[in-house]
Amino acid sequence: MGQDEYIHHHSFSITKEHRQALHGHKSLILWFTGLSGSGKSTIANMVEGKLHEKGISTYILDGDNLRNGLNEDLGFSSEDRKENIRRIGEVAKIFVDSGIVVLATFISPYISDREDVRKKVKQGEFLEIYVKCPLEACEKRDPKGLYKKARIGEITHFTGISSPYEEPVNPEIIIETSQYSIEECARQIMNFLKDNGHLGDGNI
Ligand SMILES: Nc1ncnc2c1ncn2[C@@H]1O[C@H](COP(=O)(O)OS(=O)(=O)O)[C@@H](OP(=O)(O)O)[C@H]1O
Ligand SMILES: Nc1ncnc2c1ncn2[C@@H]1O[C@H](COP(=O)(O)OP(=O)(O)O)[C@@H](O)[C@H]1O
Repeated sequence: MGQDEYIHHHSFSITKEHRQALHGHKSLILWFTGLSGSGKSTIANMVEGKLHEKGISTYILDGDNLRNGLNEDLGFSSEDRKENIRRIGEVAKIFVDSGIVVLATFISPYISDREDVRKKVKQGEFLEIYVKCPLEACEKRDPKGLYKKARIGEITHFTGISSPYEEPVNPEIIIETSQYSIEECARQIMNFLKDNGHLGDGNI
């Protein structure tokens, strides 16, 4: 802190564009946001498989996984969630710079935190994917038994129960996981990427 004047940005010779050319496609952030159990990890997993098959370099940043390492010091207060998303945003930006398509799966319940990530990269490099599913359906799925624990107060500040979720206002993609199969939801995302030329001509 207070050391900014001693820190100088260094420009290296190999740029993002060089790396993208090597990979043969553009890089971007696919940001999956939604309630716990809405299907973020499941859909991202299938989309990553489809991209990988097409020779696209990918990486998944997942809430549960990163909370075991990089973000192990953070809890679920609004301040900690903000810091969680800020750090992930910085990591995701590094992936974009490295020429990779990064799929980030975080509840990321606050509009302002998601918009702060969007601002870190160039226009078109951040696609917000709203993994939409009614709370009742997520709670019925309850794949990790967390809703049950939240209802009896064993887990506090639980998103949708005792902590807010702010729906995206104008996301690039909305997928309704209570309406369509996992396969269909993944296909909708792939079609969007293709139709909008997000990975460059001819890649998918
Ligand atoms: N209080 C509370 N609220 C919400 N979620 C909780 C909580 N406690 C633990 N978990 C588990 O943590 C996963 C969410 O972590 P995220 O990093 O995605 O959360 S956030 O973006 O910072 O809001 C979330 O994973 P997903 O179910 O995959 O969304 C839960 O498994
Ligand atoms: N169309 C669908 N899309 C995604 N998940 C679905 C769908 N239909 C049922 N599911 C189930 O819902 C659960 C979603 O869990 P998960 O992917 O871990 O959600 P999240 O990462 O948002 O917490 C999984 O058990 C998955 O099999």
